Amino acid sequence: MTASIVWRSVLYVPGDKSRAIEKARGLGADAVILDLEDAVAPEAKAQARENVRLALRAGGWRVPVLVRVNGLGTEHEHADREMALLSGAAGLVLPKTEDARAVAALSLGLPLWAMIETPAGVLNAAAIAAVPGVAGLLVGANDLARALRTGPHPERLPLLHALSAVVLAARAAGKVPLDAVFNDITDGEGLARECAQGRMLGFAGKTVIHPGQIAAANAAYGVTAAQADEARALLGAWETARAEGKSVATYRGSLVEQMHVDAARDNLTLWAQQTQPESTS
Ligand SMILES: CC(C)(COP(=O)(O)OP(=O)(O)OC[C@H]1O[C@@H](n2cnc3c(N)ncnc32)[C@H](O)[C@@H]1OP(=O)(O)O)[C@@H](O)C(=O)NCCC(=O)NCCSC(=O)C[C@H](O)C(=O)O
Ligand SMILES: [Mg+2]
Repeated sequence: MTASIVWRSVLYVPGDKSRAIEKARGLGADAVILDLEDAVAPEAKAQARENVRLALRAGGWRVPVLVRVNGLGTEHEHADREMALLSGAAGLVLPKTEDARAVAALSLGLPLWAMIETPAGVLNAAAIAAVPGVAGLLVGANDLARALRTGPHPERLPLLHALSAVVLAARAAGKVPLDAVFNDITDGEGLARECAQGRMLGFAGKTVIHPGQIAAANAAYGVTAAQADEARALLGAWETARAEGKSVATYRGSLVEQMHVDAARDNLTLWAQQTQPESTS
């Protein structure tokens, strides 16, 4: 498995859908979440856990495979966690996290991905993100909208505060913020708009629910060849200015300072990982 740090698209796959699990191996998502929680009906939980165990043990995945376990306090939590730990999951996705101490107490030795999908979770997101074992935060907008007694909105206005709170919490702790799923798998335009919005808010990538949504997330959160060229040109202008003893530069008429240089380097790193993912392991 590659240790890619590209998280443009992260695909949920229900643990009780064996065919979808097999398909997920080659769909082009940057990571996969095999779900044992809300995508799986109560009567299918045990079979889903076994499917996930077999899929992990079979190996051959080219991207990180995370397992979304059932939540703390559910009858399935221990069996789910044990299976994921023993089967080689790349991380655990913890649904409905609200309490940093409860997350810290897990100390499983596997990266933890905390879902923020309740009002209390949003309010405690900074503390949750700061837990050492936490690798990233994921927004669960469906649960959050239900808990807030709000509904769908084309620009997600009722959720904007929470979305930004998750980005702030994750970025402050140096963790990866992942945006929520877009429910309508037939609305490509709406998906593209929401991906662009999420990127502008500061997310690193989007969670998706269908193979047809992966390309839009990869495009919105990726770096294009033109953007990579632009980054190289900006770095060239910076290096020239520095060689001339200047503290700042201009590129195409705009000020260039260290943070712009850092952003350009980030883009080139992402570009390299996109184009040569195997070399990042
Ligand atoms: C949304 C779906 C139920 C749609 O299913 P379906 O109508 O069967 O889709 P298609 O017929 O278009 O499928 C075409 C082929 O693609 C495969 N497929 C579909 N979805 C996936 C997938 N997620 N991963 C891999 N492969 C997938 C089908 O098997 C078809 O293949 P083939 O047979 O060869 O033609 C369905 O897409 C779905 O179940 N999606 C995932 C739902 C899910 O995981 N939900 C839980 C996570 S979202 C959530 O809980 C968010 C959060 O907690 C919150 O609160 O917001
Ligand atoms: Mg949820």
